[in-house]
Amino acid sequence: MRNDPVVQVCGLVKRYGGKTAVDGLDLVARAGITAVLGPNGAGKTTTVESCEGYCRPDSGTVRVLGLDPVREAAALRPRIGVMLQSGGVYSGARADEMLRHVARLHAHPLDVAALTERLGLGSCGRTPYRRLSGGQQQRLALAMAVVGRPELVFLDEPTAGLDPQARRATWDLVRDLRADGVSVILTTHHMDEAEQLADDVAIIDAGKVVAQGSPEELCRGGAENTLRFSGRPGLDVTSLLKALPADSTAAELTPGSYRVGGKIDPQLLATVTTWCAQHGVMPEKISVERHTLEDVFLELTGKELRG
Ligand SMILES: Nc1ncnc2c1ncn2[C@@H]1O[C@H](COP(=O)(O)OP(=O)(O)OP(=O)(O)O)[C@@H](O)[C@H]1O
Repeated sequence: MRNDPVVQVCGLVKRYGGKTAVDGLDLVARAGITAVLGPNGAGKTTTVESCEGYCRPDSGTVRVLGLDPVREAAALRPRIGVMLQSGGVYSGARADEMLRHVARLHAHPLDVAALTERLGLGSCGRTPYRRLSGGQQQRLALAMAVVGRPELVFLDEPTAGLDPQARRATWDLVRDLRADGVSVILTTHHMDEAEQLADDVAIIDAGKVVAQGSPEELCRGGAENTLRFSGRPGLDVTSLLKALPADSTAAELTPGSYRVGGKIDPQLLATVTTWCAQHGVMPEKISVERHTLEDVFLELTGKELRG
């Protein structure tokens, strides 16, 4: 599945007045599901809108399915599906009408009735868009993005504000798209969503990609891990620390419960158990905790709030 890039962004720059929204961003997305993460204002939407052809870059190149999204929009549009964060729908139109209208614009659309049922929109087909709940509007936007059987779908925060059931239904639909050979680029603030769905994750901060890889690669690479074990209370952690590599930490968190921080590899595990053996300690409940995507995200993008 992971062959030619479906999206190739090179040196993308976009400024709004004095504000640089995207600052020389490079991104390659291949077939499958790519999640784009980043703090508020990092430049995700601007990047995705540049790929959709809705935003004209100040400099840099963007290719989507090998095409320039602005200059070759007519050729690209029928091949992609777009779910915007909001807007793009006439507020008086009924959900059903909207979806059928979009379906008619495509040569081989999905079955509209089956899709509405699947996304829990069956009961509100006759409801005008403005009267739909936020979650229903969100699901209708998703349905409109996928009804034309695109080769590539852009989903901007597809599960923002959805209840857990609708979130699961959305995840299942995204997985099915992937199984049908459709590529998906999605932005999200939900780390679990990226971990659950994405083959590849790109983390954007201040208009640049600061890390990219599979969720496993990102959680493995660079981030420190934690080793925990239990033993008798009051062990000499200063002595343990002396046996460990220089950048490690060691602490007794609660009586008899110990945590070693740093680069946890087989050698470090052996050092800890050897130290325990030398001190007549039987370490129990030894566990190594990998960092989550959220830990990695916060390490890379900082913990302060963004505007
Ligand atoms: N049309 C615009 N006019 C002026 N500034 C804009 C415009 N669109 C985006 N910006 C600014 O560019 C920066 C990047 O915005 P963008 O919407 O791409 O970020 P984002 O990562 O999608 O954020 P969020 O997670 O909050 O949706 C922000 O500082 C935003 O205020």
